[in-house]
Amino acid sequence: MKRAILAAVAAIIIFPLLPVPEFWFTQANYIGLYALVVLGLVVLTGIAGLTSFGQAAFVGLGAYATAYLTSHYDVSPWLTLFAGLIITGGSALLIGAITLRMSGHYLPLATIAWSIALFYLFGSISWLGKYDGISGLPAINLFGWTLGNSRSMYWLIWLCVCLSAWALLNLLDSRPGRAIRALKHSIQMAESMGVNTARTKIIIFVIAALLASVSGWLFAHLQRAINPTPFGLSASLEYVIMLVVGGMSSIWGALLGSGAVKILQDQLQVIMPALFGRAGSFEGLVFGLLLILLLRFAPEGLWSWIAKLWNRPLRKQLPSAQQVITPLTHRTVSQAGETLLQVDDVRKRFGGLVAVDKVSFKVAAGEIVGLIGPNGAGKSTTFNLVTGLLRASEGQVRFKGQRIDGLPSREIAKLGVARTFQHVKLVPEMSVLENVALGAHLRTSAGVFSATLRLDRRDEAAMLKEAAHALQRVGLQDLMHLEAGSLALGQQRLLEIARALCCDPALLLLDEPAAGLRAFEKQALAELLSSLRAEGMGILIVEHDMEFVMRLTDHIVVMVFGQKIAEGKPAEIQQHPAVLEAYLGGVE
Ligand SMILES: Nc1ncnc2c1ncn2[C@@H]1O[C@H](COP(=O)(O)OP(=O)(O)OP(=O)(O)O)[C@@H](O)[C@H]1O
Repeated sequence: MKRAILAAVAAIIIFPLLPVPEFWFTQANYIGLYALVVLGLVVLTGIAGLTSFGQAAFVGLGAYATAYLTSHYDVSPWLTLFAGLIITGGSALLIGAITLRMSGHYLPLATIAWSIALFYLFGSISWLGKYDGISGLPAINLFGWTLGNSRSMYWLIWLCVCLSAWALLNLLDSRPGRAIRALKHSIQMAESMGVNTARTKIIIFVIAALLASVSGWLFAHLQRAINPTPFGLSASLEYVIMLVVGGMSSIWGALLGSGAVKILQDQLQVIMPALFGRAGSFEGLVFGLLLILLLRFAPEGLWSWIAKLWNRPLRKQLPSAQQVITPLTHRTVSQAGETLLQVDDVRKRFGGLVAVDKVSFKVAAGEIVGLIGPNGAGKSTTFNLVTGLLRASEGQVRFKGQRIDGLPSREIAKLGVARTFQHVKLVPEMSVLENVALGAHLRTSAGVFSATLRLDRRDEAAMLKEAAHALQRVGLQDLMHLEAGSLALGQQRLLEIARALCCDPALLLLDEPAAGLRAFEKQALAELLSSLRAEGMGILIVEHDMEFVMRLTDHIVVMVFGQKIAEGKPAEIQQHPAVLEAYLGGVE
């Protein structure tokens, strides 16, 4: 990665030293301006899965802020840069707060509406020059050097691109970066790991808008005149096209996509009229066809081809044995026998269906409780009620005496409750190690600012060390640098257990942990859970493998059709007439 960054920076520095005509400087500048916007989209759309068709409007805010203030009030462009960032950041915060809670198609539609509205606003305000815009903008002055032409602006534009790409690469390789990458795959999982997903979404929406604003500022002072046309919906769509062409989830793809689309569009404008003798007839059509072909043969964008050649390993530098790392703090272990979880008369209705019907049970520290029952009995629903993914219709859930029903899952995680999922939820393209490190999200506080500036390395090293330790406990230490999505299902379940252990829980909830494991892996899992019990952890386990449950658990709760029909020690449950009739009878 470091070599790729050096090569890119070297190419950017060498380019202007070559005897290239002025036209190519203009091209390079526009590619840089587009790349700034697309970089934001990579994080927002490609990585976090939040589609925005409104980025050009943010470019417009940055451009209009500087155009108006510099041309009307003679303010320095360096001050207007910050004015633009404040206006854009404020707008993004407001729009993000309103729209980012929307799911499905609502968010893209809302951003389209925003894009169209702002375009007409720019075009209808008289002090912004209506559709004629604002002209006569000053050139940017940098330490006495006037950036008055394409050649001089090249340096500033590409400095901004390099700094932004570096900051985003840093961000993605950090605690908040892992939270961002989790958003696209499972909000529920991210929340269960303690991530405030609503806040994270707004933060990246604002970051993407700020990058667009910087692009607008540079654009305005490159052109020295602006009008609403480059900030309309079609420009927003072009940014999305660049994103898709380059590769949705790659920082490098943003640069490649911006370059490829800009050069292709310009070349088609030269080649097509030369071939067909008329300008403006076939360029769009051919561009569209090429785009369709690209999507057919490189659905993950052009960068995916290069990445395959390069075969980038996911290996992360782990702290060496000699390196002194302040370990993450652990919570105080509960006294064995202390009640951790208390579920009282909990009921959950889904419309007319009562999935959990007045169920009560307890889990103490140093105890493994099995929650068993046939398919559809309400076990996973009970898990979701305990961990805050669902709200109980009636009843109470307490953790260490404190009511937790009604709390969001990230607050419950903070108290010391960690879980795995019946249907594995992980970030498949992220390494096994980083997936597990996501579990330690609440144990450090490194934020976006420190991550982008690389000030979080101590915390990061401690998190990775903790994650490596958790992987060792579940026996996946040799696979830590693989993509999580490449693991077998059983191994993915073990990964989820390691991730939950990384939360440093007092209570661990495991939903079918042994499913997909081979006999010797089940044996190793049973040993791990026994040792966690000996350390004072409380464990609630849903499992269909009766031999595993009977051998491991101290206490069993049996549910059928949402109701608790029995509870007791494994030996009692095996003899319980209601259980034999309703459940185990069929199995034995
Ligand atoms: N979000 C939901 N909306 C409507 N019904 C639901 C929802 N979640 C679960 N159910 C229903 O609630 C009942 C209990 O489901 P649940 O998944 O809790 O059972 P389970 O005991 O975990 O089953 P399994 O062992 O098959 O996972 C089922 O009838 C299920 O269809």
